[in-house]
Amino acid sequence: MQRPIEDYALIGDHQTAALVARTGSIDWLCLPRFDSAACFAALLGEDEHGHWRIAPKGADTCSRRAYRPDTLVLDTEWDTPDGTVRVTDFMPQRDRAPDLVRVVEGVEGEVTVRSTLRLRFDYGSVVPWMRRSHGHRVAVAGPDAVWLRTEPDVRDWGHARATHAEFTVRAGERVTFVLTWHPSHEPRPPLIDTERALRESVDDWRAWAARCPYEGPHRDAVVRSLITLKALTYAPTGGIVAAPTTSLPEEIGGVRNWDYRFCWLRDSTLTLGALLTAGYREEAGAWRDWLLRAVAGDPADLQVMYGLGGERRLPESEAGWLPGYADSVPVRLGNAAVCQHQLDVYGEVVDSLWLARQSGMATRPHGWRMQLALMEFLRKVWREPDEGLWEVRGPRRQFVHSKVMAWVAADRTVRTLEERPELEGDADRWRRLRDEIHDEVCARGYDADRGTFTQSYGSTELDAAVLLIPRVGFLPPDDPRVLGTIDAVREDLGTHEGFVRRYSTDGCTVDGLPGHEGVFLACSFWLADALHLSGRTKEARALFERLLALCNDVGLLAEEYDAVERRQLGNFPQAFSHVGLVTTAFSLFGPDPRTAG
Ligand SMILES: OC[C@H]1O[C@H](O[C@H]2O[C@H](CO)[C@@H](O)[C@H](O)[C@H]2O)[C@H](O)[C@@H](O)[C@@H]1O
Repeated sequence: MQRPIEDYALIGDHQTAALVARTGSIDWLCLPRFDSAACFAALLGEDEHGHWRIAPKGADTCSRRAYRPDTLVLDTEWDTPDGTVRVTDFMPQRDRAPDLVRVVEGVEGEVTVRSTLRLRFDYGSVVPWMRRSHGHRVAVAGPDAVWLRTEPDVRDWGHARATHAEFTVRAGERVTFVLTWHPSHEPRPPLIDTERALRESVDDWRAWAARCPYEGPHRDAVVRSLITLKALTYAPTGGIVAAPTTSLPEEIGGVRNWDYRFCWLRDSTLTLGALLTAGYREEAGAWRDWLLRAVAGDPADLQVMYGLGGERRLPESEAGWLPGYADSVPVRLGNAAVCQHQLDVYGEVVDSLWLARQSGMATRPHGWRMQLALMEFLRKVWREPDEGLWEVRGPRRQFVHSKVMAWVAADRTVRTLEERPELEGDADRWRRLRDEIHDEVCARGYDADRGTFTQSYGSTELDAAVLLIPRVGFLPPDDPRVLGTIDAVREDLGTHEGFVRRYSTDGCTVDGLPGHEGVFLACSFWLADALHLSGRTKEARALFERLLALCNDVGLLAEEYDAVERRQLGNFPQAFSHVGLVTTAFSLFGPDPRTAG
């Protein structure tokens, strides 16, 4: 029986991440990168698929847990009849190898603690060979080697294909476990000093969080979201994963299960916008450079997503041996949406390059030439149907949001040329394209009878993505067509709490998938933005606060929310949702460093 998705907390080292449950069990960890095979995959199956639990003997869920303020260091505590014990989980900034550190500390009384480590390489399918070496446990299978050491030594034994340890801790006593991965053909990396690593992790995160200029209400939630976005950034390249998990379902027991451990241009450009809004220019710069490397080449070959290093092949397969989260199958590895045609991506890429320039980042000459090449390509293809930002697996359509984002690409190109006359390019040419797209969207994407923009040309279906129309500047927020769209989307796709689905799955086949899904959290933040922009700030704030209440006990959000069962759904934690939280908080309450001073 799986734990609710919101039971998990995230720890990570800027190259991969682990999910820790309220039971003290780490049920998800891919090593050495976010997109590597998992060595703990109980999240998508049973304990037998790999996990590592440390908790007081006989205890279940913890009594309380929290991140140390402004860090990604997690403290989980249990009160037991014999006393109180704390487990501190973190992954130090990586030097040569990934380390997972778990410090068990007696807080009060004397408590017996159990550790059960079940390593299963290749997503729960490979049981490694365990041996002892120099007082440590070593697990090897094929390319992977993992070392487990304990300071001080504790009694441990192997049983039922797991490594168990049992010991007692009194107040002030500590037992530290370190799990280190390395390629099995290489020697074991040097041991880390765990006390120092803990101090440095806390200091580094706090120094990073202190740079956030936000001083409005709900600061903790904003900083937690920024820390989460930073934790989803792959430090060696600057690429940002959409989420660290695969196949957490959008419908419990359903097929809407996808692998998010890749860098979507859409999700990443929105993340870049949020980081810039919050003043994190270094991260935004690293991502801008990742982007320019990833999209380099023929504009016709632009993909909607890439691997962490810019890899292009992400073939989708099914991990048939994994039973899935709460029986939600298939578990997918890789993502077939990589081959889709999604026109909005051009708008997002050009918009993020524009935002980077606006924030004072130097224009890379090859970056501008690449933008012009992308624009030439977009000019040829913008009238084509596509799979849109929701990556539908049904037939291609003339999605309104895709066309609006094509307009954004033309608009930002025009504005750049107006502001920077020294740059090469014919502003009139892009002005003409901008006007042509605008006219077509207003003529074919707007239903005058209902007073709303629609999902695709001529359709009666609605789509929450068109809530972005005022935010991207396609129409002013007080335009009657925008006001009508806000009301129609709320009416058609909203719940009584005011959250919205991205589109309807009731008896329609637009996404080509069976079943339904929850409310889409990013879209619900977009609704709050649209309400605020159109002057309905009180309603926007109330909605924002209801959305904040959906965060789990440590401030994390999945992609979706089941408003009936009141539980989170989909991959977790999801960058899209946290981007929404940060962007809306800044627009409602915060300073915007791009315009300040
Ligand atoms: O709904 C079907 C599609 O769902 C996934 O895409 C969603 O996640 C992406 C990453 O966050 C996001 O960019 C996109 O807008 C979302 O619709 C999945 O990755 C697709 O393969 C799937 O077709």
